[in-house]
Amino acid sequence: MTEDAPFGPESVYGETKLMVETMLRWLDKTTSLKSTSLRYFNASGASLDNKIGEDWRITGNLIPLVMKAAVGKTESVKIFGTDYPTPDGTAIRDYIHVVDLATAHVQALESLAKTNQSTAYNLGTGVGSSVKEVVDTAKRISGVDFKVELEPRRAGDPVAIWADSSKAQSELNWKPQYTLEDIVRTAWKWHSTHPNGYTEEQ
Ligand SMILES: O=c1ccn([C@@H]2O[C@H](COP(=O)(O)OP(=O)(O)O[C@H]3O[C@H](CO)[C@@H](O)[C@H](O)[C@H]3O)[C@@H](O)[C@H]2O)c(=O)[nH]1
Repeated sequence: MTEDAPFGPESVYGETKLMVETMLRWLDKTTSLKSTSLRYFNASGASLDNKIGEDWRITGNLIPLVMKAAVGKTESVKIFGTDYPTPDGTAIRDYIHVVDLATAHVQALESLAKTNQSTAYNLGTGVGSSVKEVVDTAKRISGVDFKVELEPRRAGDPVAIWADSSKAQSELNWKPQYTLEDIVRTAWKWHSTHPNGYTEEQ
């Protein structure tokens, strides 16, 4: 997916992101405020120093849910949809490590300071991974064979999305460094050392 793909939000959250971009475009047109919109694909993973991770009381996102199952905080992981037209039947997403996203922010700010031009960038790795691949990677890295339940498709879920981030790569000189393996490895390290999230440290 490139930056100029047609907009078609499929959730309230997606609609709010589009509204913000629309407001930024108006501000660009009618004021001197310039902006860069960074369009994250599936932000995931934990910081490399193991200090910052995903501590959600409630989440619908796959990677923290898989981690909760691997540490034994939940009984199982549900796979939503096994009949998609993909190689293994499960949906495909572009998981991008939070450290790669952080780097992109710095480079985008530096670039905006130089160009003073509003723009938008897709931030993804360009590599799609299926739900099953995420689950299998988490089982292998954690060494825990947690229970998996096969469920019907989740309403509003697209079959496959991954980023074409060549614009960010060429204009910001940004290149994602981390793979799904790194994402799961850092997430597992954080979750296995913080099974109760940040609670113990507060
Ligand atoms: O328990 C789960 C949770 C998710 N999935 C699947 O895993 C994939 C990834 O799901 P998720 O982590 O929820 O991400 P997306 O659905 O791709 O949602 C992304 O994009 C949405 C719309 O912008 C945002 O709301 C989310 O925060 C953002 O992570 C999807 O195919 C889901 O159907 C499962 O099979 N089981």
